[in-house]
Amino acid sequence: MTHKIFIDGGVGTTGLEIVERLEGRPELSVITLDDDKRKDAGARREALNAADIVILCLPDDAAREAVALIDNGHTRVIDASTAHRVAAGWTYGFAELEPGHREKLANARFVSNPGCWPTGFLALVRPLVLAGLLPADWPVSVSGASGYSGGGKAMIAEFEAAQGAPTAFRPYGLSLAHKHIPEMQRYSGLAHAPIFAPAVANAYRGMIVEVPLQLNAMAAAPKVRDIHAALAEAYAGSPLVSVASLEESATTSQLALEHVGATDRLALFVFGNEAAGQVRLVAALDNLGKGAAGAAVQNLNILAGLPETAGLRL
Ligand SMILES: NC(=O)C1=CN([C@@H]2O[C@H](COP(=O)(O)OP(=O)(O)OC[C@H]3O[C@@H](n4cnc5c(N)ncnc54)[C@H](OP(=O)(O)O)[C@@H]3O)[C@@H](O)[C@H]2O)C=CC1
Ligand SMILES: CC(=O)N[C@@H](CCC(=O)OP(=O)(O)O)C(=O)O
Repeated sequence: MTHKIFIDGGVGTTGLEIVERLEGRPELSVITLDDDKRKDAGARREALNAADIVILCLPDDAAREAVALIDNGHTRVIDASTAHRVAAGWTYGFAELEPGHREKLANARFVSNPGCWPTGFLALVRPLVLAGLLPADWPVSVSGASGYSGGGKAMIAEFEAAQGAPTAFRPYGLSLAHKHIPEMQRYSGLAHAPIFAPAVANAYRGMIVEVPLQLNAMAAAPKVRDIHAALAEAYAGSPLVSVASLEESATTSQLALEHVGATDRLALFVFGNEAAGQVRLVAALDNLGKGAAGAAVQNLNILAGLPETAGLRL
């Protein structure tokens, strides 16, 4: 069976990365629109309704519009935007979220692809909440740095303007109301929204997401090795998510933004000091890989019943 796929926004930053991952796959037939038709509502409506699965790589408003243009009962949707990440009727597209979630995704019609920051955050935090090692009412914060392609074409143009890059490193989200916070709180199961302190760096792609925890301030005072064991167990056998051994973390003195390169992998680390009772949980990923296009193609594979990592960059 051939699955008909339409990528709305297919020439944007995320869309192009998805197109690359779908090339050379005879089990998929990709519907494309000519450049003069790609923003034409009539042409989009036709393509959206002709597809078995559509992937939306659009700004939030255009993603909502695309969903409204679907007037049949069968086209399935993977939305890469923020528009539907905590919306009723949508399934969060993070297969690794918790046991059984992949099966829910496989049967879903409307799937919201996670934000790049929440991908790293949830991978680190959700298993610890589930295991009871991180109290659900714990005040959690998350920080890190992303490549500027995370901001799409507009930010790429800003950083690559002829007069030179605007900055080496720029903290943002300073209103403490970043659009990723609702999905971080909802799917982690935390009672309080995390304090989120993101930054953008003068590099095209790659990201580091970090969650520091004061273990010795918690009533149960979990050990660094308990935290590591819970994460290692959660991702045992995962094709995309790895957890570095404590030995590897102990000999790692620095970690680059580019750690996983342009792949769809998500690498997790537990840097800890047992005597101090402190850990720095770190996720390294590509904002355009597992943070966007890689996750969208993984979700497409799950929805279509195809091998989960087909087309992905391992
Ligand atoms: N970049 C990243 O790392 C990540 C991005 N995302 C999300 O993915 C989505 C796409 O982001 P990204 O690829 O970075 O953004 P870009 O700005 O690079 O691309 C968006 C694309 O959508 C097109 N577009 C805008 N409005 C319409 C419309 N009404 N109809 C058809 N096409 C339209 C744009 O065309 P034109 O250029 O002509 O305006 C452009 O090609 C966003 O919601 C973003 O938040 C999610 C995770 C990570
Ligand atoms: C560097 C940068 O600006 N990154 C984007 C996140 C990119 C992403 O995950 O996309 P969504 O917008 O679809 O959630 C930001 O923080 O808004």
